[in-house]
Amino acid sequence: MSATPVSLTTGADTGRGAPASADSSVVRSATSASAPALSLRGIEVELGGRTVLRDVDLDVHHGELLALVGPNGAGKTTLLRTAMRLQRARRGTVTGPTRLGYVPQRAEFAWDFPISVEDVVMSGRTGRLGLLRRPGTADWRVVRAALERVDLDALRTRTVGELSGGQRQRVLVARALALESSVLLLDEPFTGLDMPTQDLLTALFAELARDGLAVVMSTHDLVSALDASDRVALIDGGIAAVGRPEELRDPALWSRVFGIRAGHPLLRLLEAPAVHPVRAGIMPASGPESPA
Ligand SMILES: Nc1ncnc2c1ncn2[C@@H]1O[C@H](COP(=O)(O)OP(=O)(O)OP(=O)(O)O)[C@@H](O)[C@H]1O
Repeated sequence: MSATPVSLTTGADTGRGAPASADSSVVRSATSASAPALSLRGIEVELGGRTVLRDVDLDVHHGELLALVGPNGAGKTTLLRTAMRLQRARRGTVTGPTRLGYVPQRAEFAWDFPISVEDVVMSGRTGRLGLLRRPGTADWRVVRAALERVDLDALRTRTVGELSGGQRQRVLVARALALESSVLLLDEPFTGLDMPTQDLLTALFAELARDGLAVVMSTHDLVSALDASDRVALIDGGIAAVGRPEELRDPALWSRVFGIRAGHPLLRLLEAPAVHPVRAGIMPASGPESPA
């Protein structure tokens, strides 16, 4: 998939970092000499006999929030799974920690299982503990810190089935944080959540990035992606473009990736980025988050 002019999918794909190699030609924002937290090079993935990702070159840096956006089936989840080495790539390399914090789509978790919030968060340490070692004081300290980080400490003894959608999402974030990885991957964290809850989570993800984590989230929420992310990658079976939100305002690019027609509300939003789409009446506000 060929990249647009704003796309820097080589070693220069550095929203915050310096070029990864001497032949990288462009640095576009605040620089840091540190190596990327996660680096994908030349990734090609085949599923069911079909190439679903090709030519993926992407660096993610400590301290940045990167959003992956793209239509259904574009390959966002596959890209996250490949970064975690859960999905084998036919070609290419993944460089970064072997254990990555991962927040799956909320629907993938068995919320009916009678287990407490803190035990779910502790289950995030299994990768460090192994299946057999019992958690010790230090492990529980990490779990408490993760719960405090997502502001759920007061609910730690509750059964997860009692929680609202937004609280459940924060449990999954705490579980991922409990692994103490430098990389946090989030798969569509906003699905089914109302606007205030989305805003709260978006702020949390941005804060976690400010804490130094490399945070990658796939999302269909283009507003959050453009509003809160340091960089956005448009995915369409590869990386169609990646850059800071203000570098990705070309309507033709979004038309091509999302297949939307001229005059679509999204394109109007891109032309008037300061206008909040709900307040402008472009997108409906959803109702209050339903209690569990
Ligand atoms: N196990 C599988 N076997 C065959 N094809 C698959 C498999 N899993 C995913 N695919 C295909 O790979 C492509 C990429 O899927 P993926 O789930 O990564 O997309 P996505 O961008 O995350 O989509 P969505 O936004 O709908 O979650 C799709 O065409 C999908 O049908």
